Amino acid sequence: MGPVVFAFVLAAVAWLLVVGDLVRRHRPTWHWYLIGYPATACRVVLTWRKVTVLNDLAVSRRPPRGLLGDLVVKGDPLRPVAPRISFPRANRLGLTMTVRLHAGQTPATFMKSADALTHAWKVHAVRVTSPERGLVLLTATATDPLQRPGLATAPAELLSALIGVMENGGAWVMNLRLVPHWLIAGATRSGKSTLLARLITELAPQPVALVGIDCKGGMELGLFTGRLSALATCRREAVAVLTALVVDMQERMSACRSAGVRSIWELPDKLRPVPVVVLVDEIAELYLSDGTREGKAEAEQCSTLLLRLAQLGAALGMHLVVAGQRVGSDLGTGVTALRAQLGGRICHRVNDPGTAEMALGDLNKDAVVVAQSITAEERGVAVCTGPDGGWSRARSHLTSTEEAVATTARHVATTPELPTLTGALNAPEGDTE
Ligand SMILES: Nc1ncnc2c1ncn2[C@@H]1O[C@H](COP(=O)(O)OP(=O)(O)OP(=O)(O)O)[C@@H](O)[C@H]1O
Repeated sequence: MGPVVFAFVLAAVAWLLVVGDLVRRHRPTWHWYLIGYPATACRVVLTWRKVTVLNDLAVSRRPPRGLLGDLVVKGDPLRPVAPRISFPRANRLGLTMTVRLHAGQTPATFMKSADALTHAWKVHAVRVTSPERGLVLLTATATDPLQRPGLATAPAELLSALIGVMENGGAWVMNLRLVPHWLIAGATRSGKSTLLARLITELAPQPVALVGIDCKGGMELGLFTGRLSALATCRREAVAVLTALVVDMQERMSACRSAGVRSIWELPDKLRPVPVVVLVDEIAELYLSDGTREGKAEAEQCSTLLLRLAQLGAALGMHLVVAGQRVGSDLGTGVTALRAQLGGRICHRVNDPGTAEMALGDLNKDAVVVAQSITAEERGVAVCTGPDGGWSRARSHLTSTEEAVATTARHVATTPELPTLTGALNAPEGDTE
């Protein structure tokens, strides 16, 4: 009888393992709710006290003292008391817990310990936020949701583009009305051009003028020429286009002044000029000088013109989206000044810590560390900032070149003409000075 029972138990275990594996592969959400969540929740509850003590998240209770005649009688030795944590609540991607802070504690200490919590609970990542004074929300994601990102949806809005999916499963949206200018950093083959193609695909159907500056000879943005109101493929052309845009910006300024309004969005529909999005692929090409006098002068002109557009453009419907492999201060002081104006940041995998620091360091140090941990296999994965000042890992939808070209081709007829740009690229050399 014994061997039969043993064989039966073995068969049952093997069957459970096979079924468990099948469920994990084909129904990861069910697997998470049935097996992953109970195991992780137990781990959280059982390790909480130890983790808090080891990471200085617990406070020590004063031992009770008493007087016995003239003698002070000490009680028990110092006892660390862990902050109270709620029972882990499951969601589709992981679990959340609320922690009630002890008096004197701040969320910053918990943020520093996020890595230790990740390892202790064997999850992909733990994010620490503070939704309310005195409370900390720990959000643990079980596996990397960006490995197999689903499709997100977002309402269609003018100057808003659905780029991809964020780590929490929400839509990754670049809304230029909320954040007017963006910096996209990333090493070669990290996903910058794919992201720009996605942005162009999303903006192409909208009544928006797209202007391209691609000093890599127009290799990337040249694919969308039909839908671009202008395309500069070298620095001389970039100076011409940027100069024309600054002239257009000044005209918009005087239109607003005459109408007594502070932005083009307050102008009546009939008078409102079309919004312009300037896309720059490889910013370094505009700033690096070949040492010649003309080269230096052009680089300085580009720097000044871009800065003017960034400083004054937001209210006048002029938006900048600037991409580059390196955005270090070695490109000149103009880059640092420009960066300060580019409120939206997207940082893909980078080759040097300086670029991650430049892209995200002035906003959030934790985001810099996360951006540096993006691997070469994680193409299209980036750390992006949100309109609320927070940040998240995200992945762009993979938009193939054919798809992007086909979409833009469908909207060529709606490409707005910008009067100041017409002829700017054909003007004889020297007219832009
Ligand atoms: N979101 C994504 N998901 C999956 N693969 C992606 C994604 N984004 C980009 N890739 C892949 O990564 C590769 C490089 O992408 P891309 O050309 O956009 O990089 P890049 O940063 O612009 O490089 P370079 O600076 O050399 O132009 C492409 O083959 C593309 O298919």
